[in-house]
Amino acid sequence: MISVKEAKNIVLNSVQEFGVEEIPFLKSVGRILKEEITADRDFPPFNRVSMDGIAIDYTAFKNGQRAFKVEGIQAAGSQQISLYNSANCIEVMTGAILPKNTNTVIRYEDVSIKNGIATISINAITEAQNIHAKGKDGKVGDVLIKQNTKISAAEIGVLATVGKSFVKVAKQPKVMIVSTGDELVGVDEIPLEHQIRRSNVFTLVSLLERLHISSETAHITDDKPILKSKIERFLQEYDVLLFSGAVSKGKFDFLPEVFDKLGVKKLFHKVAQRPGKPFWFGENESCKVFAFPGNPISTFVNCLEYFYPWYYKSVGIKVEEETAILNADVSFKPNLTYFLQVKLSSRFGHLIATPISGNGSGDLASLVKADAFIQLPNDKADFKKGEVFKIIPYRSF
Ligand SMILES: Nc1nc2c(c(=O)[nH]1)N[C@H]1C(S)=C(S)[C@@H](COP(=O)(O)OP(=O)(O)OC[C@H]3O[C@@H](n4cnc5c(N)ncnc54)[C@H](O)[C@@H]3O)O[C@H]1N2
Ligand code: MOO
Ligand SMILES: [Mg+2]
Repeated sequence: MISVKEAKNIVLNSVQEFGVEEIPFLKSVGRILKEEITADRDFPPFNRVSMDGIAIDYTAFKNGQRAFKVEGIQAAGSQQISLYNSANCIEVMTGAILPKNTNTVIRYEDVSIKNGIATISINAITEAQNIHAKGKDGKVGDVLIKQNTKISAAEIGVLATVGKSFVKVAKQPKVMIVSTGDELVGVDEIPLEHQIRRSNVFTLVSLLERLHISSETAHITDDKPILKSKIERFLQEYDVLLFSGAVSKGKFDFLPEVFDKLGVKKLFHKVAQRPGKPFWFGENESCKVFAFPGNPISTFVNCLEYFYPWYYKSVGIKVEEETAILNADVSFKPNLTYFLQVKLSSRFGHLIATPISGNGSGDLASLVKADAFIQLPNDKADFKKGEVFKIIPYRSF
C-alpha cells in the first residue's frame, strides 16, 4: 500500500490542462486568469481633481494674491476648459479633469465665495495640492494583474476600468460525479429501514462549487453491466469522473473491475491513511478517475486532499499549505496517516486545532461539528498538544 505522499505525487503528476476560454468579465470571479492585464491608459488617465473647490495658478497665490474672480466651472465628465486669466480661478469638482493653466486646487472649506469672487482663507497651500496626477498610479502598458491570478471583486474593478469586457480564463474540467449503491435513495424519498438517502454526490457537488466548477451527477446501482455501459459513456464525455463507493472488498464493490474492463489504467488502489484508505485512482487518454471510498468522511477528505491540489495544479495556481497547533494529546497506533477532524480557533494570532470526537468515517454528522482535518503523519503514534501539523480547512475561502 502506498503512502499519502506517494499517492499525492502520482495524482499531481497526472495533471492535465483544459485550455483557455474567453468569458464575460463579470462571470469570471473565482476563475484563473490566463492573460496579463495591462493598463490601456495612464492611471489616472488625466490630472484628476481630488477635492471640490477652486483651481488656480499657484504663482498668483505665491505672489500674495488671495481673492480670485470665478471664471467658470469644471464639472466631472466635462471637457477640459482653460483658465484665461491667471489672476482668476475656476470652480472644480472631484473627478473633473484639471482645467488648463491651473495647477493647484483649494477646497471649498478653505475658500469663501461672494459675488463671483473666491477669497482664500488659509495661508498653508502647496503647489499641486488636491490633484491626483496623471499616471501616478500606473503608466499605460503597466501590468496591473498577473497571469494565473484567481479573479476576485478586486480584479473585477480593474478589468472594468481597462475595458476588458471579455477575459481569458482557464477552462474548467467537465466533471461527472457518480454515486453507487443499492441502499441509496433520493433526497426527496422516504428510505425504507435498510436504505439511506444519498449524500456524497451533493457534498462533492458543493466542494466543486467552491472551485467554481459546475458538475453533473448520476447514480448507478450495484449492477456490473449497467455500471460498465454508463461509465463507458461517461469516460468519453467528461474530463474527470468522481465516484463514491464500491471500491473496497465487498461482493458488490465492482468499480475496480469495471475500470479495468473499460481500459482505465489503475495508478493506485488503497492509500495508507484513515479515513479514505480504499481510494482508487486511474486514467485513460482523455479522462481522470477519482474513485473515493463510499463512507462520507472518506469521500470528503479525499476530495480535499487529492482532487483539490490536482485541480489547482491543472489550472496553474499555487496554494499555500496551512498549519495549526494541536490542542490535545492524540494517540493513533496504526501505521496510517490520520486525518483527524478538528475545530479551529485562533489564539494570539495562531490557529489552534481542537480534536472533535466522531464515530469513524461513516459519521457524516460529525463533519458539521468540525472545521478542518489535521493531518497526523504515520511515522509516529503519539502526538502531543502544542505540536504543529498541516490542516485541511473546509469552511474558509
Ligand atoms: N473487508 C473490508 N471491508 C471494508 C474495508 C476493508 O479494507 N476491508 N474498508 C472499509 C473502508 S475503510 C471503507 S471507507 C469502506 C469503503 O467502501 P466502498 O468504497 O466500497 O463503499 P460502499 O461499500 O459502497 O459504501 C460504504 C459505506 O458508505 C455509504 N455510502 C456509499 N455511497 C454513499 C453516498 N453517495 N451517500 C451516503 N453514503 C454513502 C454506504 O451506504 C456504506 O455504508 O469499506 C469498508 N469496508
Ligand atoms: O477509509 Mo475508511 O474511510 O477508513 O472508513
Ligand atoms: Mg464496499
